[in-house]
Amino acid sequence: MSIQSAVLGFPRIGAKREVKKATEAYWAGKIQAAELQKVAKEQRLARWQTLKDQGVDVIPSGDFTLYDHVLDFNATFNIIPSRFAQANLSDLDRYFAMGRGHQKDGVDLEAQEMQKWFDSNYHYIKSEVSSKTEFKLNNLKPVDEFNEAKEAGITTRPVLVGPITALLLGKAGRDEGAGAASFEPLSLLDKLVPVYGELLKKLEEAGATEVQIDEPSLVMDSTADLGAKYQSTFEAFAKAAPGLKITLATYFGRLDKNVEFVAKLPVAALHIDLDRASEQLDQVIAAVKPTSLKLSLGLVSGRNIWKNDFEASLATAKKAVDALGADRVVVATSSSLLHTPVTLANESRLKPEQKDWFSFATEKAAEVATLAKALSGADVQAALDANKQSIKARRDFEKNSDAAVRERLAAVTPEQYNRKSPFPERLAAQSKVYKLPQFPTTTIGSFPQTKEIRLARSKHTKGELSTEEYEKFLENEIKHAVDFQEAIDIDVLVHGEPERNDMSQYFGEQLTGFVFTENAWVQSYGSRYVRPPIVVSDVSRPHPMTVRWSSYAQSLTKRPMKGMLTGPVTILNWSFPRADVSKEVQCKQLALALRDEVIDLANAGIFAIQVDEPAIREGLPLRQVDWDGYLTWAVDSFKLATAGVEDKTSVHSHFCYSDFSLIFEHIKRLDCDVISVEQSKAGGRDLVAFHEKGYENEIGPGLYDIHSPRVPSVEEMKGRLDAYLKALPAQKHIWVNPDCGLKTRAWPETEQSLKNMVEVAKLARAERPE
Ligand code: MET
Ligand SMILES: [Zn+2]
Repeated sequence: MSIQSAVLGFPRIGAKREVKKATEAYWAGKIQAAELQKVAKEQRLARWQTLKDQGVDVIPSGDFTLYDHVLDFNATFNIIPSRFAQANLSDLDRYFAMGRGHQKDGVDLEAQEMQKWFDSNYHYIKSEVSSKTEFKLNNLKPVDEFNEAKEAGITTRPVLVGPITALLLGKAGRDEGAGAASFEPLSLLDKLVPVYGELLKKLEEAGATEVQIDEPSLVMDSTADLGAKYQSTFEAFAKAAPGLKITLATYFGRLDKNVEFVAKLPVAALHIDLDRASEQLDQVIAAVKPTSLKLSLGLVSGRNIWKNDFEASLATAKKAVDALGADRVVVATSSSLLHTPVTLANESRLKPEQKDWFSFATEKAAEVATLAKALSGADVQAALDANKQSIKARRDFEKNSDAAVRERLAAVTPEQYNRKSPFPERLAAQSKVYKLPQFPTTTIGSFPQTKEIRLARSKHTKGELSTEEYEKFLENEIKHAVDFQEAIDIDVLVHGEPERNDMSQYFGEQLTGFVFTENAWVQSYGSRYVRPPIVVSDVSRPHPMTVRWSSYAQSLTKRPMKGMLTGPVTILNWSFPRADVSKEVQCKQLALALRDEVIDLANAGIFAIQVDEPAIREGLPLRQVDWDGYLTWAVDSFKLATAGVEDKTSVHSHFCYSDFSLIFEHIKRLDCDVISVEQSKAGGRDLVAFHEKGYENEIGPGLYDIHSPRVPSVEEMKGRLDAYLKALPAQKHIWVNPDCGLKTRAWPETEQSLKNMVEVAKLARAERPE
């Protein structure tokens, strides 16, 4: 009996970023729609061929997208808010307008909201549904792509977002009007199912024998009674397309008790993630054993870039084979590979021994195929031996990478997690150093990353600008930022971060333990891709990273300077972590490295040090029972990084994800002297938790949105500040700052907005004298 291999989805960008380039060229009006579609088709064919060449049996189709697969779902099922439906645009432009907005030829459409796809760094477009939503098949993209592959001689398994996940991830749109607050997207399920069934039937008619329906929301907590909904939905599907074998795919976590009803569904196979949740295997096997379900084992990670450990995977798979029989087991990637880069083949700068540690999407496809062959009894001994050697070499490297770092972490004492004195005493000490006015003004760190800055950086990287020239250039930028802040009377200054390419990469590049790639792009949203650093070994700080820039900035002014660092949790969450030690250990190693930097900054005379943790909230585990575990080490890491300074140093942090209500106790435990939070779009809503839980330390709720070039007026921001003050009646110390850093802005609007902001602080001081 031969065991099949399956890949759940593949990156969309193209090995040479063909899709990204063509899409952006289309947006810029440089190519026509037909040219974009041509590139897209070539890439779809290339992806299928790649998977076939790697020996994969079950190849996905329909997972390709020009922007986002959830947006594709909405376009197919006609989940199109009226403002887009009514616009006079081609289908393609309407599609892009829904994803990224549209401002051209008198049409002005705001994009739909974007949200993180589960706990990944990929953002999907949040569906806007309403009681007016009329589901119908607006296009047949899944069928068209199945046919396209078939014509090329490749039989695929179409991939569809499941109807329940699709609705659960959606929200009541503006079209719902006044009733939006109480509108439940899931209430539309009965209307969606028949149309979805029609699509399945069309796939069946086109010759598809299998389909993959993704329901990752099954790994999250839900209060709704989903069992009955799944049962009726999949019964309807079985009736609509009886010849289609459905694989119900779950990923990113464990099914927990949902497995009880999932195992009873009328589907052909269940896919589970054994990379993120290997602990669920026994429970799932027990649940499916009495049924006829096949079990698709997600063994090859769709979320990391490490070479699969064949020995471990085969042992896991054998457990399933022993329990269920070989004919009921499939070997697969844990999730879609869209969260991994396309291929290692394009990395020329990694050392061979480093390259040997990794597998990107293409290599992962080959791994799945090899595992399936091994389980089917084919002779793949050479591949297994080579894998064993690679894994051993990596383990040896990891084990030996830096004993001193491990010893240091093991020797950390409880006192090192806490500041010397409680907040009121620290505040008193800090006021002696600088007597700040009420409503002190500051910014979140970065100033505009202009074309000139990017050009100088790239010239320096290419060797066209000497380090000396580049540093001189950066000093000029810093001077410009400092002079400007003094001129408009900001109280606590920043140096502006011109030296940083990215807030986490910049630090990774200066720490030991990280590796960087040339082409390992991973989709963040639409055509935006990031190249996450990879943590490969123990992390330490060989030399100070930012002290030079902050000190230079401080030398230019008598006003207090705020040093600027990215926090340990954020650096880790925006990197590919190691798989051999826990994230907690990696985070604390980062924390110790940053602790040294914080202390060095303080010793260099920097008064305030901001350690940004915008990613702390997005790292929350998918199931609430796991939150405390994560937040405990995440908050401890932040504290370890920041608590090494004397009382007189003011520790700031910054968050741009609001909605802290559920994790407020942990935010409080950070014990920052000052926290700035993005708040202008939330209109102060998130401050309720600060008030209700009796928060005493200082807060800087953002006064204006930095994502748009719009200049907020004094009145507008004053109104916002007044609302914040109302929400925080007991709060003595409120800072005046924007929502976030200004790196994506240009100088003209930055100057005007900040001038207005300082004005607001002055008005507030006059109204509330000390
Ligand atoms: C995403 S949070 C960004 C904070 C950083 N200090 C900046 O100002 O850009
Ligand atoms: Zn921010």
